[in-house]
Amino acid sequence: MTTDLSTTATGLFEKMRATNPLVHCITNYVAMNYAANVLLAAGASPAMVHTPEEAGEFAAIAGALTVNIGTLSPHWVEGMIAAAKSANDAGKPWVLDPVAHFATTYRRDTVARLLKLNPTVIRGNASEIIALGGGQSAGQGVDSGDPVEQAEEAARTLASAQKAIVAVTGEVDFVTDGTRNVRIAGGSDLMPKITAMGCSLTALVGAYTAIAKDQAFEATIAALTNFAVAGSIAAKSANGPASFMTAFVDGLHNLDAATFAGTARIEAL
Ligand SMILES: Nc1ncnc2c1ncn2[C@@H]1O[C@H](COP(=O)(O)OP(=O)(O)O)[C@@H](O)[C@H]1O
Ligand SMILES: Cc1ncsc1CCOP(=O)(O)O
Ligand SMILES: [Mg+2]
Repeated sequence: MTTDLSTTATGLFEKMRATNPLVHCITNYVAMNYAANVLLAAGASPAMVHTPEEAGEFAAIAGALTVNIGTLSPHWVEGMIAAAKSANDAGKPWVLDPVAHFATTYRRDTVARLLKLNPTVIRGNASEIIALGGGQSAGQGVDSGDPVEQAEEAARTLASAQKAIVAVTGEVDFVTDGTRNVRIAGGSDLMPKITAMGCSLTALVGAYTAIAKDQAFEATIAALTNFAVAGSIAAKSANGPASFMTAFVDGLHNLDAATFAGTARIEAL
């Protein structure tokens, strides 16, 4: 554990819970319910708002925006673009989750349009980040087929090119701004067995960036650590993926700063 990073992450954990930030989530049909419950349990206030008629207006009100392309369609993409533009105009951070962006031309084109709108943070699994860097990933759909270490170089390159924070998640997470690099260990091997875990994490990254606008790197580390700590705790009582889902939400809700600080496994590289 790197003490400074752990202390900062714990401070941001306390601030996020005390602030209850409003997070504008444009996420997929699969994730909407679980992601909203995860944010509530963690101490944030989620709002799922995707239609272009209101997404732009709402992004200006919320503390942060998160955009996930999991189940996209033209009307939704219009809403994502309007929301990202509005977040930029209002000076609000926004987080991109490029779910399976390599799988189809429509997804690739949509992610290219969204990347032009300068996301503050890009959070994906290893296959998604490798493919964003132009590499050949083993992923086929929404689940990763690659280890995180294999995505680290692509993540650094992407972070520098986009001037964004890039988070690669998996067994041990990796966060980079192109210069600074951090690994976060913990969590549980049950986490990839539950759909929408990554999407929910993206929403929580939004919550942390909302309360630390000028510290997106530290905010991203704090969000990933929050998940790793709650995941480690949930794994102790879970019997499998279904009971893990509820134990994880309870773990987020019941977490205190001392346990967060004592369980965090953050390593600066
Ligand atoms: N094998 C694992 N061990 C511990 N934590 C994991 C493991 N795989 C994924 N996670 C955690 O699950 C969460 C979602 O990550 P991931 O599965 O990579 O996203 P996605 O669902 O988008 O593919 C992250 O908090 C990550 O650290
Ligand atoms: C199964 C599925 N299909 C389209 S989006 C989605 C959810 C993906 O969730 P996650 O990326 O968090 O595993
Ligand atoms: Mg995902």
